[in-house]
Amino acid sequence: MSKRKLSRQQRWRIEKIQAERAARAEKQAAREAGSLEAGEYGPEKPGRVIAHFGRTLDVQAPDDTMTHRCHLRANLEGLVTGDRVIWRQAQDGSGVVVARDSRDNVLERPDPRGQLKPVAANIDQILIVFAAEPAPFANLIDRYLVAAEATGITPVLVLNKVDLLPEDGGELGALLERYAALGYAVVRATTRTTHGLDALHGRLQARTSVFVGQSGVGKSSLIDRLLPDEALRIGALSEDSRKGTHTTTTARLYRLPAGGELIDSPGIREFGLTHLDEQQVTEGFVEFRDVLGHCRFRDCRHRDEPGCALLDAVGRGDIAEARFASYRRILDSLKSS
Ligand SMILES: Nc1nc2c(ncn2[C@@H]2O[C@H](COP(=O)(O)OP(=O)(O)OP(=O)(O)O)[C@@H](O)[C@H]2O)c(=O)[nH]1
Ligand SMILES: [Zn+2]
Repeated sequence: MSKRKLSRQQRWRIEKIQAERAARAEKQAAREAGSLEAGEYGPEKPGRVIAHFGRTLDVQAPDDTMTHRCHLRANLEGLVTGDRVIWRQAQDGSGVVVARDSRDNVLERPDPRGQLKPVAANIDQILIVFAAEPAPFANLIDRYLVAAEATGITPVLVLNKVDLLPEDGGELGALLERYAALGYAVVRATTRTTHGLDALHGRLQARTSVFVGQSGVGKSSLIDRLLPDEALRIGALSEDSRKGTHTTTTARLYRLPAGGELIDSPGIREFGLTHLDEQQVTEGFVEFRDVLGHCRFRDCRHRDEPGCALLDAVGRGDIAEARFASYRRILDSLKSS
C-alpha cells in the first residue's frame, strides 16, 4: 500500500469523524431550537448570572429572588458571575441562556498556568479592606489601588476595626485622610459596635461590590454582618471550593438585605497585583496623570532624567514622596517576579 493512499484513507476517516461531529452538534442545536419554537420555553427576558458551574449557571431575573438553574445555548462561552444575560424560562423553572449583554467591566485573575481568566463582571466598586491588625505593609494599599485602577473599577478604601484605633484615628486614620485627599472614596468600619457599619451600608447601596484585602483584616466578619441569613451559604461555598482547584474562583452574587449587591469568592478576595506592566502601574497612580506627558523626553522612565515632570512634581511637594517611593517599589517588584 502506498504512503499516499494510506494518507488519503486517513484523511477520509478524519473527514468522516468531523462530519459526524458537526452533524451531532447541528442535531442538538436543532433540538434546542425546536423546543424553543415549540413554546417549551417562555419569552426572552433579562437576567443576571449569580453563580456558574461549568456549563450550568444560576440566573435571577431583576425583580425576582428565585434562582433558576440554566444551561447555555451551544454557541455561548465564558459567562461569569455578574454577567447580564437574556434567558428563557422552562415550565419546570429551569432555563436556557440565549445571549450575553455587553459588559461594563470584568475582573480577571491568572489561572494556575498564569493565563488570565475572567472571574466576575459588571462590578461597580472594589472595596479594599485594611485594618490596624494585621497592619498593612508599607505600600500594600497602593498595590491594591493600582490593581483596581487597571480594571477600570472604582476602588474604595475601607478602614475596618476602627475600635482598635486611638481616639484621634492614629496613623491609619491619617493615612486614610491622605487617600481621601487624592479623591478616593473612604469608609471607616467596625464589626464590634451596633452602628459600626452604617457608613458601609451607605456605600454599598445600589451598587455591585467586591471585597478584597489581606488575610485577617475582617472581610468574612464584615460579610457575615452584611448577609446574616446567608452566612451558612458562604460557609457551604467555601467548603465546596476546598474540594477542587477549579472551583476556587467560583464567585457568587448576593443581594444584600440592606441594599446593594456583593460578589464574593475566595479567588476574588485574593485579588492582587500579579499581572501588571509598567505603564499600568504608572497610570495606576492617579495624581501622576496630570503630570505624565510633560517630561522632556517622550520615553522618560522617571528615574533621573533631566526635565522629568514627575520628579519635579515630587520636588515641589505636589506628589507625596511616600507615593513616589511606593511607585518605584512596585516597578522593582514587577521586574523580580
Ligand atoms: N477588634 C476588631 N476585630 C475584628 C473586627 N472585624 C473582625 N475582627 C476580627 O479579626 C479577625 C479576622 O477576621 P476575619 O473576618 O476572619 O478576616 P478575613 O479578612 O476574612 O480573613 P481571611 O478569611 O483570612 O481572608 C477575627 O478574629 C475577627 O473577629 C473589628 O471590627 N474589630
Ligand atoms: Zn519623567
